[in-house]
Amino acid sequence: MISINGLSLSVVKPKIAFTKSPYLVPLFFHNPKTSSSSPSQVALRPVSSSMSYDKELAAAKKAASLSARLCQKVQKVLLQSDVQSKSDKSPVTVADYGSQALVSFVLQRELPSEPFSLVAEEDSGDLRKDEAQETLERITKLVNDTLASDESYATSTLSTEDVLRAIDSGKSDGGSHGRHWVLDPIDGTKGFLRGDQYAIALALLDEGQVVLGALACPNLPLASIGGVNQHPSQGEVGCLFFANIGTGTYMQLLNSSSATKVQVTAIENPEEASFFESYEAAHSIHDLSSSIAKKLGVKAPPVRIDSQAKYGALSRGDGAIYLRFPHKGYREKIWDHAAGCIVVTEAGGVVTDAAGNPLDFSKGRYLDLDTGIIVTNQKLMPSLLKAVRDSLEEKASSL
Ligand SMILES: Nc1ncnc2c1ncn2[C@@H]1O[C@H](COP(=O)(O)O)[C@@H](O)[C@H]1OP(=O)(O)O
Ligand SMILES: [Mg+2]
Repeated sequence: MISINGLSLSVVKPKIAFTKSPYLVPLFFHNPKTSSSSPSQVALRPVSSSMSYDKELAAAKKAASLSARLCQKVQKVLLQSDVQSKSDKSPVTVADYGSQALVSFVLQRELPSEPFSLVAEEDSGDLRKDEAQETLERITKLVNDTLASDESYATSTLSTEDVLRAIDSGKSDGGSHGRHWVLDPIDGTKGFLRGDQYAIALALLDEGQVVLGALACPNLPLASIGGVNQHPSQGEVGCLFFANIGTGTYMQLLNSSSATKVQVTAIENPEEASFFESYEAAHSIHDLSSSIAKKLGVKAPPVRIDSQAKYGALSRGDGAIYLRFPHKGYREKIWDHAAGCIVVTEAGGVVTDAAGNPLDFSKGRYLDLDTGIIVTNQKLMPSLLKAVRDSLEEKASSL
């Protein structure tokens, strides 16, 4: 059961549905029970922070920026259609597929001599059905138009089959050995459909460790969103965060090449802190975050925004804390946190599960973690962990 625009929807099996907008296809659900993962008992071999991933980072930035361009184009058209009021299906846009195909193509083109493994959210199964031909052609056109807008790819044209293959290269299981790209082609689909925040989140795992991340947030303002829910002030919008292990986190406008180093907030007093959480109550238990914030002495109301844009905003000090407590039974996927995690940690922050353990990205497509995810700076983490523990105990004893 899912809820969109206040409507609860049961989705039994994926079907291609024809909606008013040419940019919409149904949302396909991943079943954690049928999807594979490759749990591993092998201890992680630390990756040396002196190892250079410069080439890979340049490719990741290029791929994420081009995908952001594709998503912006689709979002503009979506917002002009009346998709928001439709209640029959939970839609995913052609941008999810287009973004995944584009990132896959760009990475392979930019890094031709490296073995390619991609762990990503979408697969082409439904697009290969006869009734999806028109949708597939639209996705292919979107990808080609976006490539044509970049001079280095102006002569590249993908066929529908190339697009399907590029999407399907995201089927890797990842794991603790070798290098794997990790991609959420549109993180925060609900925010994307509402015209709010979303992100294209791309990271690289090496021997199970996140070594770089590029996080494109096309609707995130350059100015701070601390204290602002979703619709902040005017000004320049569209940020790209990127981090390379051992070298810090940087932010630039999506349409610029001049980057600034960013740092998480240095706040030590929780009373001065503000905290981020999911906009969607279905994604994170708001009551629990509110109890944690109260115990900590946080005075400001929660800042609710979609997607890993929260990690980006935190990495530049817009807020001090991010609390994420999905409802029972939800399994976190690695692509929902890998890029955000390195963006925050390289900016001096700490990302752990609710018990204080670092996130382990080496176990396959899913994170295997305790209860929730919390993010803050080094100074606030001990008191945050205590407040989380106390609130979880209270919650358990009230059941
Ligand atoms: N039931 C759920 N509980 C928690 N997270 C979910 C759930 N359904 C989808 N998500 C994922 O949560 C992330 C958004 O988090 P947030 O609520 O912080 O914006 C997205 O990755 C979204 O998937 P998707 O990438 O398909 O949008
Ligand atoms: Mg996601």
